[in-house]
Amino acid sequence: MAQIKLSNLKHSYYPNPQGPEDYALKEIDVTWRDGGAYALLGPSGCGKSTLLNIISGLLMPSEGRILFGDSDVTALPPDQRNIAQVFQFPVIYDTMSVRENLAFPLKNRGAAPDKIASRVQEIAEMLDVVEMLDTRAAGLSPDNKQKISMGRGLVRDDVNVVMFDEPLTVIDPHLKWKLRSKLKELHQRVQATMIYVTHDQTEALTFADEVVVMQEGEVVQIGTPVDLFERPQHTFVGHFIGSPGMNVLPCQATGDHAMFEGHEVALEGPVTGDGGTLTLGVRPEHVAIGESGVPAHVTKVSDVGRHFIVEAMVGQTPLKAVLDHGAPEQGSEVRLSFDAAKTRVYRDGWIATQERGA
Ligand SMILES: Nc1ncnc2c1ncn2[C@@H]1O[C@H](COP(=O)(O)OP(=O)(O)OP(=O)(O)O)[C@@H](O)[C@H]1O
Repeated sequence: MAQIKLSNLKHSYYPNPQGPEDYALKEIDVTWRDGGAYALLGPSGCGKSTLLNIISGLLMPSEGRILFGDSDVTALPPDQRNIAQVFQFPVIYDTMSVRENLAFPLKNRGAAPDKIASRVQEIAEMLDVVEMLDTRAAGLSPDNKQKISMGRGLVRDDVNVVMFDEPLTVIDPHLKWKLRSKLKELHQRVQATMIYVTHDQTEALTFADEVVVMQEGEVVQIGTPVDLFERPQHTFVGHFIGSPGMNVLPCQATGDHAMFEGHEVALEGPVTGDGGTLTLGVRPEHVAIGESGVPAHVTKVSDVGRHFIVEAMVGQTPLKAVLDHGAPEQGSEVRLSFDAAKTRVYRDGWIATQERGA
């Protein structure tokens, strides 16, 4: 296993890129700790596959370096990078048994038969597939085939990194949550560096110790699931993570307060910088209904089981609140207050308030 460092990586699919818009990856600088569980999260087209292909060696970056520990692997082909990959669709040999499939990566590397037998048994136990070991892979369900594919990715204990590319795509929705938590458990037991690529926030937040959020070829935030929820560094993170996402509202700001639809709103701390377009960011969970605050007209109330989602208009601007109880009537006039410690201003999308005391 190894620490992975991506240093000043840039990639363009064009031979003569003219500007930032010609780059699939704009400038990536990240270090992944040895043994950590990471997710690369972002919408389709943000550059996740490009980055994965650069790490695995299928693609040579236009600029920058990839280091595994102290070795620069930028120029090495995939077979010399010592990586295990699990893809969207199962990669297994139908004619072999489950046992032979799991043993294959070890056998290929010339591991001793007793080591192969014990490691295959160990991985099969972790994945709950012991009873299938002597079944031919051809007869397995797609879910089980993908489980075996994962097992093949995890069976070697000498790889630099295990990379998962949207591995739950073929899994039945009702089994997804099971495998999501299984993968987390596997990481804790296997202790390998793992990178999990997905556009699904639940998968990323369940699996990873740290999530790398990407948008249009850029990393917009790297943080724990709590960091991403509690203090989004960019409105994209606020909106992409959470359900519903963060309210992003037009505003002006001075000192430590903002003006929103003609009402003063207290912020977490003083506004920094100047110029650009300002927006106010507050998560629906941090909007309350009470006696005082910004007047609003309730347009919709949805009971989603664990809480209510209240949609309201403040002047011309729609926003959402999440309430555990005490939901107002649709059509009623209410007052909304924002939790000041969780209310921030963003300048051109990037956070522009200082945390009090920071
Ligand atoms: N071979 C290619 N030639 C030219 N442009 C490409 C090529 N592959 C990807 N791109 C472009 O690079 C950008 C990033 O694509 P990439 O496939 O890395 O994103 P992604 O986040 O993995 O999306 P998805 O989840 O849909 O695969 C996109 O704008 C895409 O159109």
